[in-house]
Amino acid sequence: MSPRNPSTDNLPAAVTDTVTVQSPNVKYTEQYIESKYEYQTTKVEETCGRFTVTPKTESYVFRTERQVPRLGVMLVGWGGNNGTTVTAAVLANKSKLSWHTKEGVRHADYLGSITQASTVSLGTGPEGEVFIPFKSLLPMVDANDIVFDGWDISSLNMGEAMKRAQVLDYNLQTQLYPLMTKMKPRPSIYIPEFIAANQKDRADNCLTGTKWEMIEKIREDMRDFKRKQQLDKIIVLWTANTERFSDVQEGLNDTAENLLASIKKDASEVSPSTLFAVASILEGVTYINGSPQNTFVPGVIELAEQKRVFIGGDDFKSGQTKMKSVLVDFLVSAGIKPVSIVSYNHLGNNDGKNLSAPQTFRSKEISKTNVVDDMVASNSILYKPNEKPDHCVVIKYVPYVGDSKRAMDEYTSEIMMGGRSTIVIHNTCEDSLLASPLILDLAIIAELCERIQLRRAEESEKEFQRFNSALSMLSILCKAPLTPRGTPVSNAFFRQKACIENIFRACLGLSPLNHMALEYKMEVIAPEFQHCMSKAEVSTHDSQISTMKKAAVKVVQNESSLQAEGSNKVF
Ligand SMILES: NC(=O)c1ccc[n+]([C@@H]2O[C@H](COP(=O)([O-])OP(=O)(O)OC[C@H]3O[C@@H](n4cnc5c(N)ncnc54)[C@H](O)[C@@H]3O)[C@@H](O)[C@H]2O)c1
Ligand SMILES: O=P([O-])([O-])O[C@@H]1[C@@H](O)[C@H](O)[C@@H](O)[C@H](O)[C@@H]1O
Repeated sequence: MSPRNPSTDNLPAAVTDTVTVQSPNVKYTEQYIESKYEYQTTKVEETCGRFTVTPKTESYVFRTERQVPRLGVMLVGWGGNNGTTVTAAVLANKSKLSWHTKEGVRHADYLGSITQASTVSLGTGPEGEVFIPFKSLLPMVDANDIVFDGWDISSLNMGEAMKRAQVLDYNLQTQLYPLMTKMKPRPSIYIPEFIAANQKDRADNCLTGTKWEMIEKIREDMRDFKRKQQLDKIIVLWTANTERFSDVQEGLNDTAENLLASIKKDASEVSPSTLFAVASILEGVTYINGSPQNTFVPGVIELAEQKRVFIGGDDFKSGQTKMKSVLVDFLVSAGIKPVSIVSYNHLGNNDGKNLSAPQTFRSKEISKTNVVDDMVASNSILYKPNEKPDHCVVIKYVPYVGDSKRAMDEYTSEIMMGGRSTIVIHNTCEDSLLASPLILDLAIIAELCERIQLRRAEESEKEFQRFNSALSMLSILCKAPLTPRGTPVSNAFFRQKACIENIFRACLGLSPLNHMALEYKMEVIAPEFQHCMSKAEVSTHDSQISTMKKAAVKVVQNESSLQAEGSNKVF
């Protein structure tokens, strides 16, 4: 019988989770997982190149609601390649579909999703490090249970749109088509000036009226979806075309008040994506931007803060840039100096068609270029202040390749003694099959964050806070992470993963993963940590240890006798 744990023994059976933490700092109730957490940081002060470091510990209380809601996700651009693909993927997984391909039978899966297909280290067990599925760490929405709806300026039903996208295998499409044809995107807000003119041909499903009237219609759509599908909550996510940047102007969109006033005056410079963001925030619904445009003008951010609603983005980090956020981190961390980065790609899907316009390409160029800034700035040995590698981004529209984007990168770096290293990568990114798992992760992680509160331990119950409205925890999924005003941006992929893992571990009162593995570095490894040895090796090893220990004792005895002799001598 395992030792009694008052914090879990009397739990109703229905609320037990995969992970149960045995700790006086963790309490499980019907409604919450509550943890006391010692947050340790270091304060650094520099004077003339000399650093004073002061370790700091601050006690927090985390509280996570255990009840997982029935979640709906409304996609703006639902009829696009990403929208149809992620909807089809969930339907296929929910029905456990499989289909024949020329390589054999394939089965529905969620590869590429951090929540569904990655693991996290829980700690050390009898056989060594224990890894569990990321989705088992805390109560999360099951991807299979997500219900989709959304808007598109194209009236095509989802079955026809899936065919148009040409992303999924034919034998899978045929199984899904009857289901998907029943889904029809709601009419959307279309303002031609914000996207490429070549998108006009699709625009046969557009709302009319003033901007404020369209916002009210979008809000009604959200309520309609939630009501009809009997949902507990919804999240709105933009996966429509990339827009050009909006001008940020004082009096137009610089504050929440000015933005709302501008919308009511039908100001032309307010984009569809900003209108969707305002509609979501006013409806109390988390809004996520999967594209690179500056949807979150200052007025949107302020409105989200006032209404205490999450916003997140920008621009799914799906392929070429995801690789860059790993490779540049590796190079700079290894003391190698990238001096030229050229990222070219061509693609033939509608996204590529829309990006063939200079103003929409510029939005993407910005998000794809800034991703290295924090890594470069972290190493003043390699780079002088404000020094950066040459960095060029090229995107070409080549219809034939469709959604199968071809990314070609060249990384030139300086190495020791005037040497040069050039890394060339050809990376075929199936754009929608890489972006769709991220859409699931963005929704699932954002929804979980809605159920987490935290406070400083000395504050009272009523002082619990949510995370900041700019949900920077989503950074790992975005090229241009939205962070709270004035806070640093981290793009390095493994730093971002460690951040989200450790915050979710804190919700369970578990210390951050530090990878020190001290137990395996001691001179004498305790038997319980010799997991990787066979029995024969253990017995040999143990006899070596006992010999070592005897030798160590003898050394100590010799030293003490030498000291005794020495003490009798007069120098
Ligand atoms: N790997 C990726 O696919 C990836 C990575 C990062 C970012 N993105 C971004 O995701 C977005 C979608 O990519 P995609 O490949 O699905 O593109 P897509 O062109 O296939 O889909 C976009 C859809 O949005 C619709 N649309 C355009 N304006 C709209 C509006 N105002 N309201 C509603 N719908 C509207 C279009 O009709 C189209 O169906 C693009 O902005 C793209 O840059 C994609
Ligand atoms: O995420 P990533 O592969 O670096 O960037 C991609 C671009 O290379 C591509 O041209 C564009 O169509 C996609 O929307 C995506 O943004």
